[in-house]
Amino acid sequence: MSDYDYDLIVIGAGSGGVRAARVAAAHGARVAIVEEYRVGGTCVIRGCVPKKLLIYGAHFAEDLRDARQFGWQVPDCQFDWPTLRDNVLAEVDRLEGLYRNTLGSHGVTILPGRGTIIGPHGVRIAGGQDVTSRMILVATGARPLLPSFDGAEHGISSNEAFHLDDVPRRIAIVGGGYIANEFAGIFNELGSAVTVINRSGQLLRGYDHSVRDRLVEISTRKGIAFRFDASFEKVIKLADGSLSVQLAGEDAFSVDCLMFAIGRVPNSSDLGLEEQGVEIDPLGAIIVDDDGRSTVGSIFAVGDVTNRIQLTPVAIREGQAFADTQFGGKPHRVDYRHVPSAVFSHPPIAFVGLTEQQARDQVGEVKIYTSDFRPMKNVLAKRDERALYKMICDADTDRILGLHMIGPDAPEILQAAAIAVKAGLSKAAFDETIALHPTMAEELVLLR
Ligand SMILES: Cc1cc2nc3c(=O)[nH]c(=O)nc-3n(C[C@H](O)[C@H](O)[C@H](O)COP(=O)(O)OP(=O)(O)OC[C@H]3O[C@@H](n4cnc5c(N)ncnc54)[C@H](O)[C@@H]3O)c2cc1C
Ligand SMILES: NC(=O)c1ccc[n+]([C@@H]2O[C@H](COP(=O)([O-])OP(=O)(O)OC[C@H]3O[C@@H](n4cnc5c(N)ncnc54)[C@H](O)[C@@H]3O)[C@@H](O)[C@H]2O)c1
Repeated sequence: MSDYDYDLIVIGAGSGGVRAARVAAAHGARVAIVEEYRVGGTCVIRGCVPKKLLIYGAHFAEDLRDARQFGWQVPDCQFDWPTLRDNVLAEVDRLEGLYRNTLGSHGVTILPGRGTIIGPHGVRIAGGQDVTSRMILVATGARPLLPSFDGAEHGISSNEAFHLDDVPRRIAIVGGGYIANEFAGIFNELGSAVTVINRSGQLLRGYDHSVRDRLVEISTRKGIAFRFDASFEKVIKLADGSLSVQLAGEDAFSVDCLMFAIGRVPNSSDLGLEEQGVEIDPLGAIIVDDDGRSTVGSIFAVGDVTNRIQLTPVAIREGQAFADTQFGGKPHRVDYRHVPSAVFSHPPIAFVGLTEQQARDQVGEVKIYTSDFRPMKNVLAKRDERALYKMICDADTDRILGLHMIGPDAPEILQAAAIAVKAGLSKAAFDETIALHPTMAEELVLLR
């Protein structure tokens, strides 16, 4: 019988922590999970899930307009934000309940409260309870990075965006990444005047330039304003509650809401990690080896707190690999190549593999195939929005190195195509596949 209270204590019940806890318990380990807020973590409570539901809700604005071209007599519809917000929050509550049930049915003990590490095998739960475990898994995720300039305290992050009283009449969103573009699309569809403020001249670093440019073009046409190469001087709260935004070298302008989406920092501070000798990099990430082991042998970490790829399916894979390796006698590691990714903008973007520039830098000679087309639904709807698919292949071997898409349902289509890219298929394999007509996805097998 072990001297410890548990075989595994997980700190943080988010995507990575819940998967690790559940799987380790299924392998027979005695597991507890410590959570200071809500079970489910960022993805379920204030990330992927409520965000995607808001995107569905917002997209009705376009669908209702387009429906008229398809013969539907759609009256001028009113949108009621509290209904969407509260239905989304109720769904989040339901999912949290499911997560709690799953943990319970696997025999995982949920310990509510903030956890801190007090020894290589010890965790203190806020309030005083100390527990011991053979292994500790840190899965505490990340939090929004907030800037510091005069008046920055008047801004919100994505955390608060799900709870707003009203849709802001005018909103400025700071950042040019995933969250900025997704929320710019949501608020624009819901009727806000949206300004995206970006410190560089480019959105979505890491994405292929063709789809990035297409998103700016379409977003601009939809009425989203962009301020590139911008830096903040100050923000002042005015008597009527609105905010005056002063960017360097520009005239001040007023908004009703300012939202920061400038990246997320690992939750590694005040956890007792350094005191135990766990090394943390300058950006706050816990340094781990290929098995998720930190510089202290009994302490592991998975997910956003390790700042590798901040995506839910990656955190889940890391949690699964950790549990199978340490408790299931089935050692394996996460393969970080060909992780597909999407931005749920309007229209959405998705990609897998290398950008054109990365492919040229890494492989040399490449072949590029594109399809730049107006989806037939957009044609009838008189929606002037073109989709763009781009395939990047190794010129020598024909192997697909990257696939990039912007257009309706791009993430849904890309997920399936990513299997082929991960499997190392060549363009010829796509060409040999007969098209499924009429679809947008058939463009992938008709690229010339
Ligand atoms: C707005 C938004 C949208 C997103 N959309 C997507 C998307 O569409 N697709 C996608 O793949 N990813 C998306 N992400 C990213 C995704 O949510 C994260 O990558 C994922 O949740 C990381 O999982 P994790 O287990 O590392 O951490 P988290 O899910 O963040 O879980 C960490 C948990 O630890 C708890 N915690 C922290 N410190 C302590 C402590 N000391 N004691 C006890 N508990 C603690 C937290 O309360 C939290 O519940 C989005 C993120 C945001 C913010
Ligand atoms: N669809 C999805 O899968 C999805 C959606 C949302 C979030 N996420 C995950 O969450 C992470 C965080 O999202 P995010 O949009 O906050 O980050 P991000 O890394 O995608 O983008 C951050 C943006 O902020 C800018 N920036 C950084 N520091 C700044 C500063 N001090 N001042 C002004 N601008 C600054 C960057 O140039 C960049 O444009 C993402 O990296 C992603 O992994 C994924």
